[in-house]
Amino acid sequence: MIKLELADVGMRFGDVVALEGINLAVPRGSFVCVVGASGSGKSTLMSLVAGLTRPTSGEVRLDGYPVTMPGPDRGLVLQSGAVFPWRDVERNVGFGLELLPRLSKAERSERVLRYLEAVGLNEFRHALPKHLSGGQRQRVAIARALIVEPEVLLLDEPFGALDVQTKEDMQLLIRKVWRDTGTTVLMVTHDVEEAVFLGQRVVVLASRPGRVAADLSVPLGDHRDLSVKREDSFLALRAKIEDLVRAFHRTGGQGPRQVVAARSYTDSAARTRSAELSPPEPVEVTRPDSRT
Ligand SMILES: Nc1ncnc2c1ncn2[C@@H]1O[C@H](COP(=O)(O)OP(=O)(O)OP(=O)(O)O)[C@@H](O)[C@H]1O
Repeated sequence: MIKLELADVGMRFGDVVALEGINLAVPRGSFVCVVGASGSGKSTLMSLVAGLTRPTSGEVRLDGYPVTMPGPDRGLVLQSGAVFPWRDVERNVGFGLELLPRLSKAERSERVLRYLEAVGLNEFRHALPKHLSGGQRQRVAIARALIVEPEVLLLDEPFGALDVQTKEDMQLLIRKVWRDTGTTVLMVTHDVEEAVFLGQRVVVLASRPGRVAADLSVPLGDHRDLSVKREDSFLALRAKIEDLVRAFHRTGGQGPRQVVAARSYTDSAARTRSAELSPPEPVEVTRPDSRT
C-alpha cells in the first residue's frame, strides 16, 4: 500500500543541515501536504523526492525502489509554472508524451484533449504562454505533469504566486484531478489554510534542522468545497497547525538560548481515526550548542 517512502533521510549542504532523520510514508492514492516555515527544508525535500538531488543520508523509495534520478513516475509542478514559451498550450501539455514512444498518434491526441479539458484550457489550446494569465500558465504546467499519468504528483508551492481567487480555483481543480485520477499527491506549501483544505494529512516540518515535527490527519472527509474553510473544525485545525509551524520554527543568530519545541509530535494514530488532535507544548530549552 505504501507508495512513497522517506527512510531516515538527511540532507546537508556543507555545514547546513537542511533535513535530518526524515521518516515519511505516503500511501498510494493519498494526498499529503508538508508545511513549515521558510528554510525548514520543504523545497529540499521535494527535490529529493523528485530525484533532482540525492540525500546525504537515508533513502527515498518509490514502491520499495530507491529514487536516484527524475523519472516519468513522478510529475513535478513548481511555483514558477515553468512552461516552454515557444510552444503553444497544446504542445506544452503534450510534451511529456514525446518521452512515451509507445503511444500512437491517435492516443496522444486523445490524451492531450482529455487533459486540456481537465484543466479547462481547451479553448486556449493554440495560445502561446505569453498570452496566458499566471493561473492559466499554471494549469498548463499541471496538465503537462499529469498527462504522463505519473504514479506520484509532486507540487512545490504550485499556487504561491497566484491571487486568492485563482489560487482557490486551482485548489478545487487539483482536488478534482486527485479524486478523478486516484493519483498520489505530495505537496509542499507554506500556506497552512491550503494544506488543511487539500490534504488528508498535514506534515509539519521543524526548522534548523528540518525534521518532522508533527503528522496530523485532516478529519474533513474527501469531498470538500470552499465553504469548509469557514467551518469551526477547519478553523481550529488550521490554528493548531499554524501554532505548530510557529512553535517549531527557529530563527538564527540568537545565541544559545532558543525557544524550540522539546519533542517531536507524530500523531500516527490519527491517520486511522478522526480524533481530536493536540499539539505539543512548546517549551523553552537550553540548547547544548550555540550554533544557529
Ligand atoms: N543548494 C543549497 N546550498 C546551500 N544551502 C542550501 C541549499 N539549498 C537549501 N539550502 C539551505 O537548506 C535549508 C532549507 O532550504 P529550503 O529551500 O529547502 O527551505 P524551504 O522550507 O523550502 O524554504 P522557503 O519556504 O523559504 O522556500 C535552508 O537553510 C537553506 O539555506
